[in-house]
Amino acid sequence: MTNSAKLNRAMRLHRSSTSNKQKVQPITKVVKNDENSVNLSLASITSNLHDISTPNRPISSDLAYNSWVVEHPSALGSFDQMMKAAKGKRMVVFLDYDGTLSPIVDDPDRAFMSDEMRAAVREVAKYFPTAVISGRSRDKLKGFVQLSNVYYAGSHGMDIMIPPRPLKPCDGKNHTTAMDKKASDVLFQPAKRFLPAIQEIRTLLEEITRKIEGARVEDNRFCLSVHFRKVQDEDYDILEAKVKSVLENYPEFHLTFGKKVLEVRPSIEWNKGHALEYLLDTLGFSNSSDVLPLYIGDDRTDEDAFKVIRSRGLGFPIIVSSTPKDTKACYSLQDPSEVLTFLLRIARWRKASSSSRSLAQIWGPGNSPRSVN
Ligand SMILES: O=P(O)(O)OC[C@H]1O[C@H](O[C@H]2O[C@H](CO)[C@@H](O)[C@H](O)[C@H]2O)[C@H](O)[C@@H](O)[C@@H]1O
Repeated sequence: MTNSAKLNRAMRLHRSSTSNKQKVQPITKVVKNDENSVNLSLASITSNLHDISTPNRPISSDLAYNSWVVEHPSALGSFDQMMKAAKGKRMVVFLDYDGTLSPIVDDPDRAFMSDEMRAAVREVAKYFPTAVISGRSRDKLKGFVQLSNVYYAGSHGMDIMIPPRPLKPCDGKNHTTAMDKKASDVLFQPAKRFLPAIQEIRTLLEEITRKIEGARVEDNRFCLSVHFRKVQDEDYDILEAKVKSVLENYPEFHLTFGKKVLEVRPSIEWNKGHALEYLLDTLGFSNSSDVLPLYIGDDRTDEDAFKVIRSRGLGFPIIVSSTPKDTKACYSLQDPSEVLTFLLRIARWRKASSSSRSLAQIWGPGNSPRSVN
């Protein structure tokens, strides 16, 4: 589609309604398509226009968003079609943490998940195998999520723990039970050999960040985050240069960029996409053509998981964003509050449709939880 056609379509959408943005049919069978984002230069075409009703919000941002959401329809607006496509399939749910289950906040130690969100994830995990995959250390992630009926993958998937038996759905009474206590939990930690170097790098990064106001280092066990959300703009370049200079002595590590964070990671071929595949495999969902992974995430590292779902040809890759973004996701949700609504809806949908099916049928043979506490 040409830019002017996209602009016209976006303007039509803008004029008609802002509450019902998506007008296209959802993509359920994912087709490989590298033309995955609208041309964001639309924003520059209209950058001087402003919406009369909301003077501070440029029309260009609404236009660009409306145009983008045509390509990445709202998962809430597309819910019925998505669930129609999921009927008879075994859906496996993957959730990112920061920016998806919890809102982005200044202090990484205070990125708490609301009780409502926790209840929604617990409910989802009663009906679907559910994993949370995060850049955080697995321990910190579990501390935030506090659920015993989900799988945890920390350090961008470099730290996965699978209990020996499939997880039981829980009714909330024992949701803080620590799965680590079981002796035979399976740990998958492909970057274990890097731990000593990671601790060395951590010490060096702490030294350099001490001199830059607002910067701080977070130890995520198999990777390190250097946060700069509270760093003055004029200090950022110095911080990045210093982090890069530390890494010059550690050629087995590289830097990636997230939301106001620099992430130091060991250079192994392992990311959230691999973690998704590993979890599907280990949980016994690898070879079935009726397995439908659903992944919700907001950041660049989640793109690896979106790509894997695309290459599988079946699944729901959903990005959390309220602004247009270059992404491999097919669907969108604007923010964690929409994620909450979506999770409650999938749980309710499965509850209604499972009354005539046993949980064994839903989870698959051998994966059936033995009882509901
Ligand atoms: O994979 P995720 O669960 O999305 O983790 C990615 C990073 O998330 C955290 O940082 C981000 O959220 C913070 C709290 O809202 C925010 O202050 C920070 O600016 C964001 O980048 C986490 O602290 C990082 O260690 C994760 O790598």
